[in-house]
Amino acid sequence: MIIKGEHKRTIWVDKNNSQLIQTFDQRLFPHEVKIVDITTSAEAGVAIKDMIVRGAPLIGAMAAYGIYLAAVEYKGDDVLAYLNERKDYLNETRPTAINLAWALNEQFKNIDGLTDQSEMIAALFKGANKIVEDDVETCRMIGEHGLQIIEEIAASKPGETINILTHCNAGWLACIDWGTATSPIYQAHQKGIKVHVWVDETRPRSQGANLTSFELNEQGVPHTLITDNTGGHLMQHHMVDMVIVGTDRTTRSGDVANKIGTYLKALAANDNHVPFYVALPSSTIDWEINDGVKEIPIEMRSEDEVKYVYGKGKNGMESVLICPKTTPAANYGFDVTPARLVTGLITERGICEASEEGLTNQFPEQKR
Ligand SMILES: CSC[C@H]1O[C@H](OP(=O)(O)O)[C@H](O)[C@@H]1O
Repeated sequence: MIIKGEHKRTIWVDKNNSQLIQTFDQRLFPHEVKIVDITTSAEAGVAIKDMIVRGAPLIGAMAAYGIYLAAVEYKGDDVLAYLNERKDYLNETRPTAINLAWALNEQFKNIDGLTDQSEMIAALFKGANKIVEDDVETCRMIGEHGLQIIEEIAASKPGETINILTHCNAGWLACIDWGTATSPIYQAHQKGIKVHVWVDETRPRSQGANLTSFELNEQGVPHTLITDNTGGHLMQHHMVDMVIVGTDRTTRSGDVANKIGTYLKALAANDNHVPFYVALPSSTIDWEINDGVKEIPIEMRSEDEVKYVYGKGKNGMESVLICPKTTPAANYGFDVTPARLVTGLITERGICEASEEGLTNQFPEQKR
């Protein structure tokens, strides 16, 4: 299904049935490509909560289709009440990525003032499709802007390989196409710039090992899988030219919530004077908050994700216990990197300082 060198979309509407949304079960990558049918708001919610789909932009797109399916499935006389209940349900599936709430708010704007259910269905379907198509172009633009940084580094070391470290998966599998952190990498690679990616495995769900290395392998981008604790050593030995990561929620002051472990990478990058960039669509900016450490909700997931390693064994996909069964585990899904550790933010509008001034100069409509 995923053809080497060609981007496929992570979510799509069945060609013959506009009420059938399809996506990949990302829990099975890189071992199996399984298409999952989503036909109800509950199935959309489960897909987000169980991480069949994950990644802030893709979570938002799934929620947008989820509320559309809610309008389709409802058989009663108060569809707006039902949609509000479904909005709360979908919002509660995962707390950190702001794209979930953003997409649902966009969808409710699309039905503002409508009373007829069929009109709501049409507006929500159109709105979900727009979120998907906009994300593709947004991520492509992020790549164009981020490419400039890679080109500048390439110019400073002519003929040499540019070594880029990334954490988790902020690739096209976290979005619709291109990805955020990977988009500049793909565009540099396609332009013939010699890039190599250090891929953090990203425990406990191993999105780096399972997804980023799968993507880069598919696209023929040179890469090396490393443990989450290796990056600092590589930076000390001048083996990393830049770090680029995605984000699930960035505050108006430039604090960045991203997969657990990102903050530690930023500290190591800062200590070794390695540029640390965050690539994000504006849909991931929470303009309502300033202090990320205090205000961004950090998802706590099952302790079993820490206690077990999930992968392909002799009998197919299986979980293997790596500690005493009675050992408790803490599974913080994200951490927050303070803006002071971020070299720059790469959005669809360009590269800016990780600060309120930097962001509101790029998005003047958000100035207070
Ligand atoms: C472009 S958003 C990618 C972002 O989402 C990932 O989290 P999860 O896989 O748990 O949804 C991770 O934080 C990535 O950086």
